[in-house]
Amino acid sequence: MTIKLGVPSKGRLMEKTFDWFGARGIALSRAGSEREYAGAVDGIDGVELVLLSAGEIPRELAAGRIQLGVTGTDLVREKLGAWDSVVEEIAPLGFGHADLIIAVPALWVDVDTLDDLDAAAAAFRARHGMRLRIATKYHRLVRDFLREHGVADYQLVDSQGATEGTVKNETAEAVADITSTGDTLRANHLKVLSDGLILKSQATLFRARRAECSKDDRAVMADLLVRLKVD
Ligand SMILES: Nc1ncnc2c1ncn2[C@@H]1O[C@H](COP(=O)(O)OP(=O)(O)OP(=O)(O)O)[C@@H](O)[C@H]1O
Ligand SMILES: O=P(O)(O)OC[C@H]1O[C@H](OP(=O)(O)OP(=O)(O)O)[C@H](O)[C@@H]1O
Repeated sequence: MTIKLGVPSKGRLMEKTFDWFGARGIALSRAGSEREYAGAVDGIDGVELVLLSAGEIPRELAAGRIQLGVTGTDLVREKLGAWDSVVEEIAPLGFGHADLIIAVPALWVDVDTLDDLDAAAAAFRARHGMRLRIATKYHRLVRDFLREHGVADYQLVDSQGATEGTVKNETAEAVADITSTGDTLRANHLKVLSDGLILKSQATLFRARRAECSKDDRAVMADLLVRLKVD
């Protein structure tokens, strides 16, 4: 048996995760070509690297198909109900920082807060006969946040990418998405509500609480966590 470690299969998250483990003496690498999703681990026996979509790592941890996984805290909280009972946060990794926020058109000079958004949503419904649309891929987090803050008169529209473009394309009036530098929001003439921060996210190492582990696996896990200095 081996411990399975799930890591994002591409982009900045993959590279920075490889760097983070490498700095702690565990060399992770992609085996074969750029397009082959197989991985190799050097520096410790009994650990297998599984390259996965960042968005699928929460589900794989929850199912116990991987024992350890690196992904954003935003994706774990979005994809897993009662995430805390399913996975354990082992260590924040200090990169992949992004804020999940609610943004509206910069031209909406009267809308700066969630209360303003609530009033705008009521006015929008009265005027157009439909609820104001918020485009997002973070359905659970956005619904929970707006419920807690008393905003009810809206509908979510699903957007799995290029979410900031939905306002210009007239498929939504507002967006809830992650932002890092703010460049994408500015380029699409959107502004963040002053109290519209839903979550601060960063790449984090998670452990599955329910994964089956043999005695040997538990020894490998303990050794790995000591080597990573996160036990
Ligand atoms: N511009 C950014 N700066 C920093 N972190 C980001 C940025 N965009 C996304 N992230 C973070 O990276 C993680 C992966 O994001 P996302 O779901 O967009 O991945 P992806 O690249 O589309 O991968 P996949 O489609 O394979 O799941 C998330 O935790 C997210 O918060
Ligand atoms: O604040 P910024 O630094 O501009 O970054 C924010 C952008 O980065 C992410 O998009 P990504 O490039 O991952 O593509 P996506 O639209 O497919 O999610 C996110 O969805 C924003 O669009």
